Amino acid sequence: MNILDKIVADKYKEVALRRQLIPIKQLENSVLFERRCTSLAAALSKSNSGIIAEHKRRSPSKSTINNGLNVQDVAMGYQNAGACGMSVLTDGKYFGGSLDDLILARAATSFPLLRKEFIIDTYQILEAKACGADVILLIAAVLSQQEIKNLSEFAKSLGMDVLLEVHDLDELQKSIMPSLDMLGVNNRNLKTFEVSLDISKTLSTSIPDDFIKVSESGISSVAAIKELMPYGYKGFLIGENFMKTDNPGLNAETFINQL
Ligand SMILES: O=C(O)c1ccccc1NCC(=O)[C@H](O)[C@H](O)COP(=O)(O)O
Repeated sequence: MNILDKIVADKYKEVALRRQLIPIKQLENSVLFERRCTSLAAALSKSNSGIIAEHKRRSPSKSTINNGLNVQDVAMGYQNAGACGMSVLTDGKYFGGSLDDLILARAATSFPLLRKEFIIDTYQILEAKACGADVILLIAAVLSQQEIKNLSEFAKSLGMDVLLEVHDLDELQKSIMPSLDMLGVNNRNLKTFEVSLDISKTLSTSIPDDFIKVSESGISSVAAIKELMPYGYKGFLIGENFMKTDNPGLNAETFINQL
């Protein structure tokens, strides 16, 4: 079993448990559930820099990145830096995140928040909305075409944006559908952890122009972004490069000012 299979197997068990602990009605009654979402796709299409800055304490590929930060300081730092939005990893076991991180980030900011999760069930989309997220991530590698359709249409019915992530042409071809706003190309192979920006470059020509293109993972320099922009990318998801410093917001600001 590769790491992605393990994460997803754990996720099915986790979601079944969470469903029993917190009923859907309780999620729908949350104050944040009524909040109108802010579109990340719209923010990216207007931006010159397109940075989506991530809160990421640890990861399967890098182990601990930074455990010593306050998520609200990070969120405010990213917003003040001029990032288009923030990605908040909510998986606990593999990334050290939680839905509390999302709620705290929401309380501190008004810019678009992405729930970065391994979403396999509509319940997680209701959780995302109830905790202040504007956007969900769907990963094509772990979902069938029908699941992508059902989950993305459900998110759209709640007024949320959908970022669909692919890593190869087969995943891209099965995923193209009108209920997606953004197509993300993950430069990291989530099964082997190999990273290459060439994945974004190669797949760019197969992504229809109706979608905002986002390049994800392994981006550690302004030069890398300048290299990807001519391929039509409007969004750049960066985690470790910002989070490995004492002040991710300041790091993001310096980065964005060079774009
Ligand atoms: O980051 C990992 O090691 C990882 C492993 C398995 C599944 C997902 C993983 N990461 C999630 C992400 O997509 C990244 O956190 C995100 O794109 C930012 O990447 P980076 O800038 O390289 O931190």
